[in-house]
Amino acid sequence: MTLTASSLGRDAGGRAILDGIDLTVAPGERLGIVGPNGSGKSTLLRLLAGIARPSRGEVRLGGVPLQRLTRRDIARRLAFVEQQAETADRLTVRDAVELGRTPHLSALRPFGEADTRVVNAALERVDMASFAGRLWHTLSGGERQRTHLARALAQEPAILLLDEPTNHLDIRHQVALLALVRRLPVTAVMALHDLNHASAYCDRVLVLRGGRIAGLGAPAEVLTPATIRAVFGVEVTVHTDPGDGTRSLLVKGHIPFGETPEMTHVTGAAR
Ligand SMILES: Nc1ncnc2c1ncn2[C@@H]1O[C@H](COP(=O)(O)OP(=O)(O)OP(=O)(O)O)[C@@H](O)[C@H]1O
Repeated sequence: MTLTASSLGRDAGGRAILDGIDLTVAPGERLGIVGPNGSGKSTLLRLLAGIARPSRGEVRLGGVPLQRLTRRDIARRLAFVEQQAETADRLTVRDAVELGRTPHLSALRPFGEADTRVVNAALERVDMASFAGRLWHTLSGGERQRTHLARALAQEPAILLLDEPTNHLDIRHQVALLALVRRLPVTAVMALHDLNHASAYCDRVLVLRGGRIAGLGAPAEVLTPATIRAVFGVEVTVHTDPGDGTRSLLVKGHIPFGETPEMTHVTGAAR
């Protein structure tokens, strides 16, 4: 299912916090959104999820404008794991994940065995099966994050939107989550702070700067030392593993705050 944004913009606090976003996410694609703090990553994800309303432009899901779809219609196709998402304290992990089935249920289609199987599989996939009976407020930050992802997987969406999904996760669970998202038969759009994760696990990367697209393309095309210097104010060198060709960015230093990075040419044309 294709997700598109045309001339998308959002105003807040008397200014445009996002503007001129034209984007088509192809079915099955993994798109990473990167950018400095406050560049508009969460705002873009919230607009794509239909949680926030655009001030300009529109989002289409499978060709249909989001405002023509009900929340339930959207939730059957698209799941969103927000940053700092909360859940009621009295819920168990299983209860929280079962909520992911809600868009598929009705009076004529109550929760059944097939739903239990989907919930069990989602818990297994994020390594939370042994926590199923635990109350929400007893979970660590990483365990909560993995439960949120399990809830989204239980929705069986065609499109998964993730806002900093590796937050709070230890390194093994970070890699396991990104590898899982890469394996799943879904379209994934995820805001990531780690540029090496964006490089290794995404087909394309969208770079935001001040609410606008500063680059969009394949990781090697967009995440270059020049772009990273201009957008993030950080000096990096690129290393390529001679064995498997994996490209990694090594941080060498940063431009002090107060000194604006040069607005050098930013690669990767917006498509
Ligand atoms: N209601 C609001 N009023 C004023 N400014 C707002 C409002 N909501 C968001 N902003 C501003 O919009 C900008 C974009 O915010 P957003 O949360 O999308 O950034 P982000 O790229 O996700 O940041 P981070 O990396 O810190 O999570 C920020 O400068 C933020 O302060």
